[in-house]
Amino acid sequence: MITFPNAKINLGLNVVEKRPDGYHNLETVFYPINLQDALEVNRLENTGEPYRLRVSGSTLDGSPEDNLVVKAYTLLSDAYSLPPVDIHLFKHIPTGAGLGGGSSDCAFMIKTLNEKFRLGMSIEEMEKHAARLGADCAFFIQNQPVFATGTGNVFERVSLSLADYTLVLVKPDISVSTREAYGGIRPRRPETSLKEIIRRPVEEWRDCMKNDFEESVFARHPEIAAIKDKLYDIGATYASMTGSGSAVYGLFRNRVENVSEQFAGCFCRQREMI
Ligand SMILES: C[C@](O)(CO)[C@H](O)COP(=O)(O)OP(=O)(O)OC[C@H]1O[C@@H](n2ccc(N)nc2=O)[C@H](O)[C@@H]1O
Ligand SMILES: Nc1ncnc2c1ncn2[C@@H]1O[C@H](COP(=O)(O)OP(=O)(O)OP(=O)(O)O)[C@@H](O)[C@H]1O
Repeated sequence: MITFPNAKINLGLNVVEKRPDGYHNLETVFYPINLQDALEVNRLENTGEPYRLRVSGSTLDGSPEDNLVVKAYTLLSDAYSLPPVDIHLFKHIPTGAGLGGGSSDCAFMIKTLNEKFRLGMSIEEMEKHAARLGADCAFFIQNQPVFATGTGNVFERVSLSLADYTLVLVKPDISVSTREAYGGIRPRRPETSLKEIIRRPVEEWRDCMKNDFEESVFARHPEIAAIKDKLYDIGATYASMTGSGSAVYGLFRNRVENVSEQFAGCFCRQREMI
């Protein structure tokens, strides 16, 4: 069975407070985008191993046990009797980008195992398992635009469509550690809730919709700030870093000419919004 785990962007991100467990409560809107990995899962016959993982496309650090698709398999193996599986992951979504690529792979692995081996899990059960493996994972179970609170695991559907927009996504060759990015933030509640801002026209977002990670990440990496400025220079209606970076996106009313040349040296993609 093959699925195509997609990336997300954050529309606004307010880090609201630090929790006693060291994590942070936030407010953000998660929005799925058209940039995908591919994940194939088949039964593994006659090898005696519980799983085999092959990764192609871009390379990933760490051993197979560190991969979130294997972590998802191992977690579900504790609760259900699963046969050995042969996993092939084609990585296309850049990591350390704030695009949630690993989290999406993880959630799609849970959905695949549920369907393929008829585990009978409800959406809520799958979200609960996913949330144990990473703050961003649960969103990808339903994969619909949501206003998220808690650590990013409490969802409220938002009726928002950006389907009229073109997305330009730019990821410089810089990886930002999510843990470090949270360390650089002084949490505070925003004056105007993102839930209200998201209802305003996209043209107004530039003046009021913020990603709290930008201040400290831009101070450390001015190259990332320069990408955002350039996206506005070439006509973006709204531009922002996504998650804890380092990818930056622009929403445009029209397609942009020669976009790869404008951001030479960066991973750069242009896509219609979903
Ligand atoms: C920045 C976001 O992408 C926004 O969507 C997410 O909050 C990050 O989610 P993620 O990459 O799935 O994060 P995890 O792998 O669960 O956590 C990495 C590290 O980030 C910090 N972390 C993460 C999420 C959160 N709500 N508060 C935190 O303080 C913790 O130090 C944690 O050890
Ligand atoms: N299947 C996977 N794909 C990508 N990274 C993975 C995967 N499994 C484990 N990881 C590890 O997780 C780390 C973060 O990957 P991921 O792509 O989710 O982060 P990100 O782009 O910062 O997204 P976000 O912070 O929004 O979740 C990487 O350093 C990588 O080593």
